[in-house]
This record gives sequence, structure tokens and C-alpha cells, in this order.
Amino acid sequence: KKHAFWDTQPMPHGQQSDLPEGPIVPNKNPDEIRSEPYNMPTGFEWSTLDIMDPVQREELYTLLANNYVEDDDALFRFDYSKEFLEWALTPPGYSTELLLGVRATSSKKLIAFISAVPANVKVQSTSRLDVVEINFLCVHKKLRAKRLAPVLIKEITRRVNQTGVFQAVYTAGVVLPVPVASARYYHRSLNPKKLVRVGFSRLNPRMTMARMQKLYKVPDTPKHDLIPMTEEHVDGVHKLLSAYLESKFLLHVNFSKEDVAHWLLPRTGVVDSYVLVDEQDKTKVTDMVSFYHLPSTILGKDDTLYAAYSYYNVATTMSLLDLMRDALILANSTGTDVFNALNLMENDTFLEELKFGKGDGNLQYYVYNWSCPSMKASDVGIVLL
Ligand SMILES: COc1cccc(CC(=N)NC(=O)c2cccnc2OC2CCNCC2)c1
Repeated sequence: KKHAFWDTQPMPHGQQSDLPEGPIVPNKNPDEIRSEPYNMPTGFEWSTLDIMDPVQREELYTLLANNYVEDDDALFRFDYSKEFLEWALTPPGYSTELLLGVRATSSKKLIAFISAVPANVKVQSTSRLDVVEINFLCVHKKLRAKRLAPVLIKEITRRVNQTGVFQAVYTAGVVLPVPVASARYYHRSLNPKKLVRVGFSRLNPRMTMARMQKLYKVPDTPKHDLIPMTEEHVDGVHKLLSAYLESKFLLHVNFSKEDVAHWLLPRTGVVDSYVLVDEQDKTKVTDMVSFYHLPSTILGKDDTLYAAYSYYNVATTMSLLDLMRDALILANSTGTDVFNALNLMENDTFLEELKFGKGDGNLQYYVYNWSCPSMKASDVGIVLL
């Protein structure tokens, strides 16, 4: 009885090697899917969230800011901004029905949440698979022992199945049955003085702070003529990114042009994307670099850690190492204290060289209701928020 809930779910349970690649539980017809919502414990009710309503977006912001993921040492908690949540939860084809909250019936207070947004992915030899990306599973700290998470997961699964989708992609810091891949996280200091002050980094005993600042100092301007991505670059980015993902990775999103516009056009304080365009043809994008902004509350202090997270990067006129050196410079110029990355895609080619330090944890990748051989982190070409 390792996992009371997860051992009841359609995930590989150790025998995945002999199952053929594909759904573990076959797809159901709409009329085979339970039509009524799962029961909540007394005193709680389902409540879908209209993220475009500023009041409801603020409620979600507050729930997550006070109750969402903390690091292993409980020093930091993710502090997704309201604008970030609007971005993350409204991609092309999203439905409010899948932005699923739980409220206390008496106070109507939002006390739990889980989200599913649509995507189409390639996973190994299945080139096009409709899935949802699951994220922001959160139960209020005071209600953790009520086994609400399994009900949230079953209810969002029911609602997603009703839309004819039977697979999902998600990540977690914990090992559940059974990861499709495991990624390590890495951090690159940009503001070492602050990182040491807040306890994110330690000063090497044999190093002065002045020496540490010199070690991590980056130039003020990028080496290459990277410009912020705009609408006119959408087609070029779509062409560059799609070809890159298709050529290199076993798990990646099949982005439409509308997806590229949503996920990569810059949004202040949320996501930054820069492109290098061909001098002769300004709509041809030859290189791209992007990162998203996810600050963390410093617990117990009235202070914030400003972190940027590596997103999608493609280098064709230079090395990825050169491109990511410019990414650090661009992130640093937006007031970032630390630049985070996973060892996915081809990130191993620059992590050590650009002075990233290995983080203290792993991020596990999962594909729900899909049996397939596990893959290396470098086979994974999907970055979740
Ligand atoms: C620094 O503040 C933190 C606040 C909460 C948790 C963690 C550690 C952690 N769990 N980090 C990651 O999951 C992580 C590390 C590097 C890159 N992406 C990451 O997670 C992304 C992707 C998955 N959803 C959360 C954000 C750090």
C-alpha cells in the first residue's frame, strides 16, 4: 500500500516494459463516462474559475501564494503573479470547466484548485496525441489531511474524459507511479549577494563575496543582435521551433501558430522571448531564446526572490552555449536574481560552462494513462510552467 490513490490509477506499475506503447485504459465513449461530478466531503463544493474575472483571478493568486509548492527546505514558496496565471490558464482551446476550484460551502472561500489546459503532443512513436497539461494542484494548508487531492484528480479526469481526451502530461517534485522521465534542476546566480543573504546560496568558505560577485558577473548587453519577439515573428518562430522539437525529442508539443503566439509573445514580468532574424529576410527567424518569470516568496521575510526559468531556446547561427550566455545577460537586465533550468533538451551542453550549480532536487515528468518506455531527460522537449 505504497500509494493508496496512485496504485488505483492507469499508470505503468513496474510492468511497463512488456506493455505496448499506448493507452493503459482504452479510450471510452462519452456515454461510458460518469455524468455526475464526484462527491466532495461535506461542507465543500465544486466551483469552476473564470480566470478572466479579476476577482476570481485574485482568489486563485492568493490561494497559491499562501499554499502552493515550497522548496524542500521550506525557505521559498512559488509566487505566480496574476498576469502569469492568466497567461498559463488561457491558451488556445482552454475551457473554464477545466479550471476547477473547490470552495467552502459556508464562506465560499477558495480552498483548493487544479487546472487542465489542452495541448497536442508527440510522445515517442505517437506523433499526434491530444492531451491536457495538468498544473497548479493545490489544497489549502489547513485542509491537507482530508484526502481532497485524489477527488480533485478524479473529477478533473472525468471532465477531461468528457471532452474526449484520455491522456495528460504533468510534473511533480515527488516520485509517483511512474515517471516517464526525471529532470534535475540547475541554478545560475546573477545576484549572488542577495542569494547568500536570503539563504538560497552559501558563500564558499574559501571565497569572499567580492570574488563571488566577480565570478557571476555578466555583461550589460548581449553579444548578438537579439530583439524582442513580436507578432511579425510568429510564423518564423513557429517554423524554427517546430522543426527543432520534431528533429530532436521524443516528447514535445506540436505547437500551432496560435499556440506559438500565446506561449511565446512577450508579456511584461511573465514571459520574455527574443529572436535573431535573417538580415535579408526579416520574417525568417534563425535563433530564439525565451524564459518565464516566476518569483518566490522568501518565507518568514517580507522579501521576494526574482527567478527566471529557461523556456524554449533554438540556436542555428551560433552555439546553444553562446545563445544561453545572452539569455543570462537579458534575464539579468530584467532584475533577475537567479536563472533556473532543467537538464532537458540540450541544456547539458551549457549548464556547467555557464556556471549553473546543480539544484537539490528533481522534477519528475509524467504522462497519465500511457505506457511507454521511460526516456532520458535529454529526450524531453516540453517545458511546463
Ligand atoms: C526558489 O523557490 C522555489 C520555490 C518552490 C520550489 C522550489 C524548488 C522546485 N520545486 N523547483 C522546480 O520545480 C523547478 C526548478 C527548475 C526549473 N523549473 C522548476 O519548476 C517549474 C516547472 C514545474 N512547475 C513549477 C515551476 C524553489
